[in-house]
Amino acid sequence: MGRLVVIATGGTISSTPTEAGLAAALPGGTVLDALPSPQPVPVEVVDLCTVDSSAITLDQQLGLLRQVRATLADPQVRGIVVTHGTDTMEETAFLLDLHHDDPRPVVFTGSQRPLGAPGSDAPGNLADAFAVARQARDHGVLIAFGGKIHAARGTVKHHTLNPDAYQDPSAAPVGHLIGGEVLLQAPAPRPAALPVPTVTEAPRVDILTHHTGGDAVLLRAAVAAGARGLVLVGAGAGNVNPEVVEAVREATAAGVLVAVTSRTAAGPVLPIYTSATELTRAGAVLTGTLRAAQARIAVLSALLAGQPERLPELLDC
Ligand SMILES: NC(=O)C[C@H](N)C(=O)O
Repeated sequence: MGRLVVIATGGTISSTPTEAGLAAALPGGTVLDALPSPQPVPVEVVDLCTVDSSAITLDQQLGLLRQVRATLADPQVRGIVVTHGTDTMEETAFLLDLHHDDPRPVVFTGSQRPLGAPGSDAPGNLADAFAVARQARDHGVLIAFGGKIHAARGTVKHHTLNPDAYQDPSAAPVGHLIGGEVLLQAPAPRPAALPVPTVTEAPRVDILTHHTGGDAVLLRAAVAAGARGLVLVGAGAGNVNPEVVEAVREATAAGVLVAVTSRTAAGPVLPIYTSATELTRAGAVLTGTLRAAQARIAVLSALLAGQPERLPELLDC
């Protein structure tokens, strides 16, 4: 039968009101009291942290990764549910996905409205995440939210308040939940898992957005501040002006790993115009359909693993 393990990290699903607004406060066990019906399998709860996800640190994310690995070392565990704030869920879920090499699922969920608030999406999302954690196999890390099941890769939070908070702007969800029934498509291809990092010092990886009239001042400042990786958010299919291309050439020559994504919501980044072509000639890597926050996680993970040469495959498998 196996058991499910819930790892709680905070977010709105664990938040209570304060005079300054919502703040993460509730332990995982209290969050689970919101489950609409008892689970058919035993459930164990691990409280890892209780933070708004805008404040989660790389240390906490790597702590979660290690906790997941340790939990899955027990063959009696059938799947894992991670409760997490929605704001940066796509980053933590993708970080775990890049390191996940187990057929059993890790299913992220959370809520847009706090527990107990009228019309809270917490009970439904929790029940859905548990159903997916019991049944999915070989899908890597998933996000169960708003009645949909998303692969971690490619998924972004696309609405600040709507309970249907996530989508891959360039692809369909990997599954749906209809009346608690899990309907999943075949797993999408994923790159071979990265080794779990052992380094203690995190490499600096910055995100820079291009705009009309933009220059290379911030890009050069990031390199001067010690950035070992950069994500350049270009216009359209990944375009920037010649001044920025030149600064990218200098950065890659100095050993900085540069990925190019787009500030446009959906679609691939491609060398259609001279600008994106020149960026690739300058040593930058195009991100396919991954957007900035997840592209940064791919750059960071490649650096943490000491495998920068795997970046193209991690971005666009
Ligand atoms: N809905 C949420 O969970 C938002 C919250 N600020 C968080 O990301 O922790």
